[in-house]
Amino acid sequence: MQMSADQTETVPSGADDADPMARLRALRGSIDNIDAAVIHMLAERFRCTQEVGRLKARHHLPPADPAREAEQIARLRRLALDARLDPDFAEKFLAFVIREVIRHHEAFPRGHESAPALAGGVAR
Ligand SMILES: C=C(O[C@@H]1C=C(C(=O)O)C=C[C@H]1O)C(=O)O
Repeated sequence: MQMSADQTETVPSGADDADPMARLRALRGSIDNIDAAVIHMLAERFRCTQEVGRLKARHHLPPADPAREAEQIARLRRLALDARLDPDFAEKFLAFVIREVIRHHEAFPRGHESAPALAGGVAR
């Protein structure tokens, strides 16, 4: 699977050959920043989906919405293509996240106010 062959220029290049270890450190610094951003964004997403789960449980709506998911997959695949990211990878990643969200939604007591103690694996 092609992952991110076109995404290697996140840090200005130039000194690669002169000081490869400095270049490696710089790239890894960017990778760490990106990983932190991904974690914060996922936490924010799970806060939203927990709210959706609460709403669905209160109003007896089904935990999963396959039509909505199909729209999201199509949109993410388009975004991935534009960003030169493998759309299959984008789809698998979204499916993985959504599966976890639905698992949480199924755990909500139906027609009840209270939420489970954990949201997206994050203590609240
Ligand atoms: C969050 C929702 O519940 C589920 C989870 C989704 C998601 O994580 O994006 C999308 C659709 C639903 O299967 C929703 O219906 O919007």
